[in-house]
Amino acid sequence: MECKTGVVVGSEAPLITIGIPGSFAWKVFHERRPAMIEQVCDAFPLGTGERGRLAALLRETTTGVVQPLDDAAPDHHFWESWTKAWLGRPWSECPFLWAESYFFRRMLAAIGYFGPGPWRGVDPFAPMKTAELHSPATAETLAAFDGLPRLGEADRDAAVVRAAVWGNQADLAFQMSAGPKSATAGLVSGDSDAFWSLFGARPGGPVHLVADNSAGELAADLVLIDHLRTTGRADHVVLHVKPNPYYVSDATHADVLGVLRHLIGLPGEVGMIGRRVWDGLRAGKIEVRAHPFFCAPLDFRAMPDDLCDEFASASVTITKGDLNYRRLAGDRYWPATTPFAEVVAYFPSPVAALRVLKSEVVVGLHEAAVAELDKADAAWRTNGTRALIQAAAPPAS
Ligand SMILES: O=P(O)(O)OC[C@@]1(O)O[C@H](CO)[C@@H](O)[C@@H]1O
Repeated sequence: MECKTGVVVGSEAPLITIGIPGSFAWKVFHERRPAMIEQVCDAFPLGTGERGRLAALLRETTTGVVQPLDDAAPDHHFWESWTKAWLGRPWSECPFLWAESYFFRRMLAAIGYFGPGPWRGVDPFAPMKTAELHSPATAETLAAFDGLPRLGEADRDAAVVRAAVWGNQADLAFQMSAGPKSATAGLVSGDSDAFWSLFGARPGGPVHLVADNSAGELAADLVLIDHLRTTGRADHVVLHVKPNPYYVSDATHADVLGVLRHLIGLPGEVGMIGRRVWDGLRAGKIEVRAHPFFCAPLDFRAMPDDLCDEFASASVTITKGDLNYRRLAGDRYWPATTPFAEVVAYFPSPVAALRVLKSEVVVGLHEAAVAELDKADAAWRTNGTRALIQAAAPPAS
C-alpha cells in the first residue's frame, strides 16, 4: 500500500496542549517531570553543572519559553526542523506530544548524554529499568509463562496477547493465570480475537512490532515475537526500539540485549523462549531497528517516507503502549467514539494497538461504554487500570 503520511482525517479534533492548569498534560509537566528529575538526581552522583541544567530545564518548561538544543549531537538536523515552529514560544502553548518529547531530548543534553564528557552514553533511566527487570513482580510475570505449554492453541494465542497488552504491570501473572473472564476485566475495547484477525490478510510479509517499555513489557514482547514465529504467523519480525533513552522506560537496543540476557539465564519456558529469540536474531529472522523518528516529537502521520515504506511491506504492524497510541491516533481530544479505523486510515499496513490507558487520548469506544466508565471511575483514561486491543486493516487501495 502506498504511504499517505501527512493525510489529515476529515474533522481534526483539537491538539492536546500542556497549558491548561490542572489538566493531565499540565500535571505531567508540573508534577511528574519534576519528580522524575529528582529520581534521576538521586540515582546518579550528577555534578553541580548537570543538576543546574536539569533545574533550569524544569524552570523553563514550567514557566518559560522554548529554547534551542544546546548540545552537539548527530540528531541536530532533525531537531532543527522539529523545533523551528516553537522556539521562543511559551511552553504552555505547545502540543503535549511535542513538548514531552522535546523535554526528554533536552534532558539528555542537560546531563551530557551526547557530550564528550563522562556522562556520554549513560542512560539516565537505566537504574529504574534494571530495578523493574529484577523486581519480584517481573519474576512472577516471567514464571507465569511456564503455563503456556499447558494451554490449548487458542488459549495460548489469547494468553500471549494479554501478556503483551498488560506488559509491565505487576499483575500480569494474574492476567495470565486467572482465565479469560477476569483477564479481560480491564479491557475497554477489543480482545485477542481482534488482534489475531489481522493475520492472514497479507501472509508472508514481515511483522513489525513498535516497542514501548523495557523490562517486563519488553520480555512479554519477546514472548509475543517468539509466538508469532513458532505459530507460523511470521517468518521475519522487525522490532523497533528507541535510538536513545526516552520517556523513562522506553526500550533501546541496549535494553533488548539486557532483557534477552536476563531471559536466557532463567529456567523453564521463558528461558527457552529467550534462547529461540537469541537464535532468531543471529539468523536475521528477528531484527532490531532504531529509526530516529521513534524519538521525534510528532505523530506517525508525519513519519518519513523510508519508515513508511518499511511499514508498507509489513503483513501486520503492532504498536505497543500509550505513547505509541498517542502517536498512531494523533494526540488530540478525539471524541472517544471516533472509529479507530478512521484515525489510522493513513497507516500503510494492517495495524494493531496494544495499550494500557495512561493518557487522555482514546478512540473506538461505544457510547454506552464511555458513559459507564465515566460513571465508574473519573480517571479511567489515565490511571492505567484499563487497556485496549484495537486493530484495523487499510482500505483496499
Ligand atoms: O508509552 P507508555 O510507557 O505506555 O506511557 C507513556 C506515559 O507514561 O507517558 C506519557 C505521560 O508522561 C503518557 O503517554 C503516558 O502516561
